[in-house]
Amino acid sequence: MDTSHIRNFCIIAHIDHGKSTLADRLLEYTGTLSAREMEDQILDQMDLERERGITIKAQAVRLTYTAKNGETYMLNLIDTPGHVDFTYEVSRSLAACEGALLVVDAAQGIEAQTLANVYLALDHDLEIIPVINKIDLPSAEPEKVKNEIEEVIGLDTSDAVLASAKTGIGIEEILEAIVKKIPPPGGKVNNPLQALIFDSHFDAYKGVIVYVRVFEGRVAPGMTIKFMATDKRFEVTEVGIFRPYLMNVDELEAGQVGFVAASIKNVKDTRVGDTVTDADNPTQAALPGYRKITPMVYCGLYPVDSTDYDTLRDALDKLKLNDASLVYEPETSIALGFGFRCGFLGLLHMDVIQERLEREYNLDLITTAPSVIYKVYKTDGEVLDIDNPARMPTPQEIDHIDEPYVKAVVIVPNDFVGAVMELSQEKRGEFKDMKYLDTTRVMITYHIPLSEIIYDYFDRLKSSTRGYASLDYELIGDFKSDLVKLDILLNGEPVDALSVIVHRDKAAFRGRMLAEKLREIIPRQMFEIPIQAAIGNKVIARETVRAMRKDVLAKCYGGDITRKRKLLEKQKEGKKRMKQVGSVELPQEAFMAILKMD
Ligand SMILES: Nc1nc2c(ncn2[C@@H]2O[C@H](COP(=O)(O)OP(=O)(O)OP(=O)(O)O)[C@@H](O)[C@H]2O)c(=O)[nH]1
Repeated sequence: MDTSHIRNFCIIAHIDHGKSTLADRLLEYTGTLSAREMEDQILDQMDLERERGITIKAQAVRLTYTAKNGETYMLNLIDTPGHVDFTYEVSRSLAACEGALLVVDAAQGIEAQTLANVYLALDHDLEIIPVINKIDLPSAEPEKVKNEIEEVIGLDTSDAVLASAKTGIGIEEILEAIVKKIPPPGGKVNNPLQALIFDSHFDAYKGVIVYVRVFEGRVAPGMTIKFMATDKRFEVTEVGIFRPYLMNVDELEAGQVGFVAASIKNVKDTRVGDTVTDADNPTQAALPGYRKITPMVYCGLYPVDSTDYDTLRDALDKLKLNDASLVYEPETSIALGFGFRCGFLGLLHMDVIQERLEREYNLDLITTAPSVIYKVYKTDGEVLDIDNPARMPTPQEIDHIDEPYVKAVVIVPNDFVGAVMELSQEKRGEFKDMKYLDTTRVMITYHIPLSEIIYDYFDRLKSSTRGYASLDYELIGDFKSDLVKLDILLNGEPVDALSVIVHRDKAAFRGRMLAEKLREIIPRQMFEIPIQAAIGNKVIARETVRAMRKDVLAKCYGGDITRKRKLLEKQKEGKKRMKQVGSVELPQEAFMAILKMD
């Protein structure tokens, strides 16, 4: 097919503005899937994604559309992840397209991720088609939202499509706009192969399936391809397209989107953003924008039952097959024994991996509080990357510490400006900018330490704005901070897995809160447990868990056997996530207590 009949596009939207629903409607309208095949939200394939209603992995699908001009077009829809953890993946998906549908909820208007995504799309020079979705809602205000898009983003909305992905209004209009406005891809079939990897997944039979957008040349089975960032070579076994199920084709040519399989064993060799070329006739230069993804958040994962260590390692190995951004290495904790230090792109990524380990591999895990990477400059000139508070050098050895900061953009109704500012100041934020989107909503920009964001910024932002605030953030670099390590001692013994790094000004407060919280969380045991919070040798807070007096069954008066059994069950359930640390039994919540304060 000549490229004048190809359109490559993606949908960008804030979470819940209707991206998946719209994708479904486009699939349905173009007959890509029959009604019977049509499962709800086919583009979000993983169960977890579906449950949480968020898109994690980019997916792609080819639609065939016969336009009003009588011509048939091949439309490649590349889905983008809708969460701030996956910005880099979003940017690679955008780089594979010539255009984007900008979906904005007609009742909500522009939100933080709308802006973040639209700026990414503009960076890639994409043609943007504004789609005002959910116009079926009684609270829809399409004209107001159009104005917002013009004022804030500076896009012309005179021919924005008014749509309802739910009822099907505007779907044909969207398809026509894609054909008319989005430019066809360039590129020549005779040039050396140059293809962008925008995603990949591991298949037990075929090896890694690499999702590519071909920019120049062609790729077909039998060719030897080379990945430019890793310099790895493989012989292509299959190429194909997404309908949305994988369907083999003879070759993929310049302008097209599809998959390549080449008996690749490890997703690490097929990095998102890398360029694929012909090993025998390589392209001169890789496509721009490749970046190695590095984790932002680390935590310790320990099996509750130490005999599960090997199972945990195998499970991590398996998850890693499909997720090149997950990193881990063995770690030992005096308190928790043998486990792994794992790095994630962000908190959502961390949650998803933990949940998959527990659900799919049936593991009971203790996870320690997440930490960012601190750059520790020692007095002897050495610079350390510390992702685990327990490994922090002693105060005497430290010259200074840098911590990662983000630029956080919050969009809220006027009434909540005060609440957002108060919270952001408390989180050590530096005010940068405030801009009115219209008469009722404001965009506020702060620079905030990433560690404060991962503590509980988002939860507290949501609760202090009754759910109205939206947040997006991006890393801006490492800056000097006055940080100290806060240790927790139980029964006079420091518990390494409970150590946290905090700002000096907040250390006393956080120490007291943490000790108090732990007193509430740690169940009474047969003996008294003193809890101390300390900085270096200085104890700054002390609490005590008093010894247990009553037997749980005492309440039952020996009578009702079912009730007794229930209580015992409940007690067993509660025990499941307990870890014996020295002589004290600690529940999972204890390790996360730092996140649940203030
Ligand atoms: N009334 C109405 N509801 C809609 C419309 N489009 C989507 N929704 C609803 O809005 C909610 C979110 O839609 P999704 O399609 O899951 O949103 P999304 O943008 O894909 O969300 P992520 O996958 O998390 O990025 C769902 O409950 C949809 O049923 C619409 O046109 N009208």
